[in-house]
Amino acid sequence: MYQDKVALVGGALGLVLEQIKQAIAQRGQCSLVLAGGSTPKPLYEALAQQDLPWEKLHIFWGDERYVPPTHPDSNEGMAREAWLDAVDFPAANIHGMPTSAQDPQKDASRYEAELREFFGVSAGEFPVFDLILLGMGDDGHTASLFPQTAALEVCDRLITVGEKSGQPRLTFTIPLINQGRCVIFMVAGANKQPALQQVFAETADPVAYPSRFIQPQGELWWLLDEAAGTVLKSFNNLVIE
Ligand SMILES: O=C1O[C@H](COP(=O)(O)O)[C@@H](O)[C@H](O)[C@H]1O
Repeated sequence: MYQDKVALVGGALGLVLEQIKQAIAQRGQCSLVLAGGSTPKPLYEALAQQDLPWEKLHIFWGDERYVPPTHPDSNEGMAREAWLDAVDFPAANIHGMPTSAQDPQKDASRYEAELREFFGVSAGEFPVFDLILLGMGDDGHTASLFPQTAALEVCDRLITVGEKSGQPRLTFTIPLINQGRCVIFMVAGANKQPALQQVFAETADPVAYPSRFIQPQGELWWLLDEAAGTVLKSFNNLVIE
């Protein structure tokens, strides 16, 4: 657990760099999935200061609001501004979720096809991303997998349409995230305490707290600041560092 958000971002940067370097050393490239929201923005700004072989990184998004990248709410727009447009990042390696069809289902299928082609996986198979960054909302949602929504039940696709307050969003499905080689949650702020308590409770309904569904076959890291994570100190079943 980190003292504050600055320390959390520093810890996340170290871990992300380690994972990127390992993926490149072992497989020649790194497939990295970005989260949206406010928490990871300083991490992206810090990544922009690094001397990395950008041509070996391929960037994807785990979820997207159904707006163009130029819109202030766009997750892609935020990452471009904080990182990708600030360095010499190859345009062909930036795999944003499409949002231009005026039909979220159609754009979800287009992104699914792009992922299948990139990884060379056919229908019924799930690709393995090297690194998936996630956040958690104060309602326990992650990516755009919101409580009590149909997106939580989708198991036969890579990408589906999520929904927040009647607004569509594109999102990775739970089985796609759970194939990840390494999944890192970044969670900061006291407003996340009640949801964290439910996510780490011995029993709770994952449909009410969707982050509980994330149990990847690879590594799982929860990086928390004190303001969020202090509530877990009394959990005897957790090892908190
Ligand atoms: O809406 C979203 O929220 C979550 C959490 O965001 P944060 O602002 O609390 O960090 C984020 O992970 C997700 O990608 C985003 O679309």
